[in-house]
Amino acid sequence: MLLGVIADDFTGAGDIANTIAKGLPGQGGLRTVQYLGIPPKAAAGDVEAGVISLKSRSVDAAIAVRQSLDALQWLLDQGCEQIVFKYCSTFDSTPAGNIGPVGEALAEALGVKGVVACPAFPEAGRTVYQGHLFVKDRLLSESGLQNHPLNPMSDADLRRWLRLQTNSDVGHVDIAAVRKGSQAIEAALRRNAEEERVLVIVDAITDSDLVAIGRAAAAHRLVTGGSGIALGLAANFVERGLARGTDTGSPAVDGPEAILAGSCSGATREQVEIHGRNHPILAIDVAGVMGGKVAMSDLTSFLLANRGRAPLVYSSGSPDEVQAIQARFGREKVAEALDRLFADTAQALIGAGIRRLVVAGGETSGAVVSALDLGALTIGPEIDPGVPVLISNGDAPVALALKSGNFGAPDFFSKALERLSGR
Ligand SMILES: Nc1ncnc2c1ncn2[C@@H]1O[C@H](COP(=O)(O)OP(=O)(O)O)[C@@H](O)[C@H]1O
Ligand SMILES: O=C(O)[C@@H](O)C(=O)COP(=O)(O)O
Repeated sequence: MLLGVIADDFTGAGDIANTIAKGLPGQGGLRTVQYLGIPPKAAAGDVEAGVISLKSRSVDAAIAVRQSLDALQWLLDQGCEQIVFKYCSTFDSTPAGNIGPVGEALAEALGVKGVVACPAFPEAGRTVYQGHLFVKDRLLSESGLQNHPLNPMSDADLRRWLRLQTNSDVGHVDIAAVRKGSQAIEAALRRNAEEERVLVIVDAITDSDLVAIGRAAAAHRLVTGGSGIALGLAANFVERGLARGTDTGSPAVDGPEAILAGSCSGATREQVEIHGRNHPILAIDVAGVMGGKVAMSDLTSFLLANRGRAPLVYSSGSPDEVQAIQARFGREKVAEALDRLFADTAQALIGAGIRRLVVAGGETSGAVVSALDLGALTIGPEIDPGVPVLISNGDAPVALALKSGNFGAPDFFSKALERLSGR
């Protein structure tokens, strides 16, 4: 294994696995496998990039650090030369962490400073300029992410936000330095390391900027960022002649289907609304869940009765609805109850023969896939930017699409079901 990734959620893991497996146009990427948690045994010999999916984005920082260090050890044991800490392209975190604490702990374990921190993902509209994160043409803090149910992003200045989370000062490499090319970026990172800064926000507006940053970090043992940061990293290995080329087969699974949506992002709510125009959808009464009136069987009976018609159940609510329910029952209690509900529902669905499962939301996907215990996943074709088809191994494979709340075209759900079955 050449490249190891520690991803702080499951949709994010698929996102970066997709980038590494694809590689640069015309060049190909690395043979990539996504693991659900830290694998209990060694990786297969032909895996060139291993992506460990953790559910560490919204847990206590101390737990996130412990899990990430355990993941690091496993990846180093597999022989990885370089480690990527993958977090969200919208820098999802709170003033208490977890990007800063995990980034610093990994850096300390690897004995490095002057580490790239760059969430840019231009294809999805995320760019970093003058240390500020933009989502399309809006500052992060005015993009809708200020209403996130778990980590409201109220400040677009990544240096200021990250400083709340770190022990050491946070550096910055601006776009002018990035545009001077890899050597200039490398020199700027080195200066930051000499000045004892562990994490360094690096501006990036285009894929070419990310490739230049990736090349500058070719010899770095640790890189942190969104999936975009991996654009140039796979290329470093390919160009050294170390990669054997990705598997070009497109795995697919045909069989009964279901869609679960737990994300409250604007993109997911629009996708749910559009899907509902031509398909059966069921809104989950969240207050009913909290009061014990809505149970897993309500969801499974609807989904199983509508097999073949792309049925969807969703908890996704507007910012006002989310705020009201959280004020009534508590943010964590609501998240825990919904996680449990989606996890139990997914388990029952797979038990009842569902073979194609689409999930919207990072935390929601983490809860679902942890409950399913599917082992390693093969990365299939890309459905929409950042969302690949994922196929489990074994005799009764399950095809999954784990969608970040904010990703995907308006018709994502029906398109995903088609791609899972190879159409
Ligand atoms: N109607 C709702 N009210 C309050 N919280 C909700 C509601 N629906 C979902 N949630 C919670 O919001 C969070 C959404 O996070 P996630 O699944 O990661 O989506 P995203 O990918 O958009 O971040 C989850 O913790 C989920 O349990
Ligand atoms: O980087 C991204 O935007 C995604 O890969 C990601 O991490 C998404 O997280 P969720 O929005 O919580 O699914």
